[in-house]
Amino acid sequence: MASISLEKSKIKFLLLEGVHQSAIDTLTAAGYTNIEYLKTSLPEDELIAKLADAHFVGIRSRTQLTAKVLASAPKLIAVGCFCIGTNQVDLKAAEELGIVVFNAPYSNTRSVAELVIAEAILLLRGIPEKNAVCHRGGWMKSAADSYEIRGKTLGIIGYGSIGTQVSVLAESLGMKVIFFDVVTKLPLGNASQVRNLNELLNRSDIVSLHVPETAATKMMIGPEELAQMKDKAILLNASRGTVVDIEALAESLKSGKLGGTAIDVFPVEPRGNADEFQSPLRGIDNALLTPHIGGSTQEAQENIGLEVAEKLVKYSDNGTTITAVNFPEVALPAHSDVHRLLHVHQNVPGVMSAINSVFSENNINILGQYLQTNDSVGYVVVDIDAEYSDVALQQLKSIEGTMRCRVLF
Ligand SMILES: NC(=O)C1=CN([C@@H]2O[C@H](COP(=O)(O)OP(=O)(O)OC[C@H]3O[C@@H](n4cnc5c(N)ncnc54)[C@H](O)[C@@H]3O)[C@@H](O)[C@H]2O)C=CC1
Ligand SMILES: O=C(O)CCC(=O)C(=O)O
Repeated sequence: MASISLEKSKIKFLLLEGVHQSAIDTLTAAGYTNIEYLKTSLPEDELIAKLADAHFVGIRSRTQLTAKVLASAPKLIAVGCFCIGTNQVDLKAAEELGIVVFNAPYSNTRSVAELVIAEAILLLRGIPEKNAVCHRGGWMKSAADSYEIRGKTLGIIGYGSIGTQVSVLAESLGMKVIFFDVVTKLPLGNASQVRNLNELLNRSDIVSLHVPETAATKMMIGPEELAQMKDKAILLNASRGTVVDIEALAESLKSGKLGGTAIDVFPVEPRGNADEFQSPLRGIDNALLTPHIGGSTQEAQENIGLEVAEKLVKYSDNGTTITAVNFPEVALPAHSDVHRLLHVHQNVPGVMSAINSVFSENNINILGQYLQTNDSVGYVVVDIDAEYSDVALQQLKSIEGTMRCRVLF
């Protein structure tokens, strides 16, 4: 008798960090009811324990899926990042373990862009400071150091999905936009690309960071870069906490070099709302601090819940990996009366020929075969007209280079 895929009720989803209800609704509507839901992220040991029997895990930006954590999750087949950033997942380790990673690359970009524009307006008017003074019973009615954003220069670092939206919104409010990106980008509207970071820092009244966390962006803004900024300029960071040297930023604000800052992301963030937030920026009135909520709007979260849950369902239901961030992308057609097998293997010569030999030796007729590869992984889906026999399955699993092999239906 053939080995078949698990019943849906036995496929476990672990959803962390309070992902939106729309994710749960999407999974249950697709027949997946074995869902464990937590509002926070988990420390490593608890995460490993929870992942022991999970097939899918859904996270946001806080959960650290390191190589060690992934290697300790024997049943895990896919990760859903209910956000844009995927730096919290060791993508290479996941790929090597045959674990597919999905995210929602566009659904919260508008929310971040709106927040950034609002922060620019508030900081140019000194509102965070005036607000803090009012709360302490003071009254700071003054036009000193208060400016309109119209006519000011906004410097965007990282001109991708979010950076370009910020650019368009800023121009519609009358700002001049310049940007720095490692890739040559088509400027939108009247924006223009500058040649290097220092030029952007020298010319901007407001600098806004929209780069991913990578080795190159770590501590991209440190004491030297802050010194390059105009006096009284403003720094906005809604990208990742590791991009800015937060101690140096605190010094620049205290010394009066910078006019203000808005920071949404921090090098160390609390695991959940019950934990204390610690930062050298606490207590500095012209530092507008937000708890990593750039993408936290109802619109964005609902869309992200739907989008990522749908990707997990499609992968579980028929093996589709379209838009996966670490895996060859295979789009699979609707099926009827077929039995489908997924085979993930090292992309080395001979594996596909060994797979096809198993089919011919067992006299199995292939109805459809869908193959995609990247530098290191091959992902092939094979449809046949009869159930997979245990013998054929064992042979397929024992092919050298096999990372994962399972029958879907
Ligand atoms: N605060 C929040 O809640 C949110 C934060 N984010 C963060 O924002 C980041 C950016 O998001 P998207 O715009 O969607 O990403 P994206 O990938 O569309 O754009 C990133 C841009 O940065 C550029 N870039 C990469 N390395 C660079 C470097 N060293 N110097 C200059 N430019 C560089 C890229 O070429 C690209 O144009 C995400 O990776 C995530 O970390 C995203 C969503 C919500
Ligand atoms: O909403 C979140 O938890 C994380 C948002 C974010 O930083 C992202 O989408 O990359």
